[in-house]
Amino acid sequence: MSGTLILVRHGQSEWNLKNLFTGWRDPGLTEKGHEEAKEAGRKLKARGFRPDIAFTSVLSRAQVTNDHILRELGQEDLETIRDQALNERDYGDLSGLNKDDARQKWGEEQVHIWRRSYDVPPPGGESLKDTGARVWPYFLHDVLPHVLRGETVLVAAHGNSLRALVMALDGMSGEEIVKTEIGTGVPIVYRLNADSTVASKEILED
Ligand SMILES: O=C(O)[C@@H](CO)OP(=O)(O)O
Repeated sequence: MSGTLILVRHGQSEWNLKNLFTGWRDPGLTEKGHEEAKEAGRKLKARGFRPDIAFTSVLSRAQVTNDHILRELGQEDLETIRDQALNERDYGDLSGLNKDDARQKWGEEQVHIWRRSYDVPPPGGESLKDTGARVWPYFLHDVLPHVLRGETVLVAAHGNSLRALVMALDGMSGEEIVKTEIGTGVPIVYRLNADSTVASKEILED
C-alpha cells in the first residue's frame, strides 16, 4: 500500500443554489457551502487525516473550500498548488443559463446528455471526455507521485473534474459514469496500492 488521496467537491456555490450552469465562471460559496466545506474538514480531522500537500483549481469556490478544510485541520499554511487543469468542465455556451430554462428550450433528455454523458460536449464547451483529457494527465504527472511516495494528498475541485478522476480511478465505463454524482463537501478517500490501483475507497457521507 502507498498513500492516501482525498477528493472533495467544493461546497454549494451561489450558482448551484440559483440552478445555473457554472463551468469556468467563478461564483462564491453560499452560507451552506461555507458550512459544508468546514464540515468536510471536521470529518477529515475526526478520522485523523493530515494532508502533506493540497491541490485545487484556479476557481474560488474550490480554493475557499480548500482553505476551510485546512483551517479545520489546523494546517492553514499547508502548501497548496492551484492549477487550471483541475477546473470544472467548461460548460461553453450553457454557462450562466438556468438549467430548467435549458430543459424547456432543448428538452430534458438533451440537457441530461450534456450534463452527464461521457463524450457529448455542450455547445462551445467540454464533454466529460475532454475534461478527463486535461485532468487525468495532470493527476498522473503532478498529484499521483505524492500519493505513491506514501503521502496524504488533498484535492479540492469540482463535480465534473472529479467525475473524470473517479471514472479513471474506478475503471468505470462511459455508461457507468452517467449515473455517478459527486456531493458538495463530501470527502472521497482512496487508498492506493504501490502500482497505483485502488486498495480501498470510502465516501465520508453523514
Ligand atoms: O454547473 C456546473 O458547472 C456543474 C456543477 O455545478 O453542473 P452539473 O451538475 O449540471 O454538471
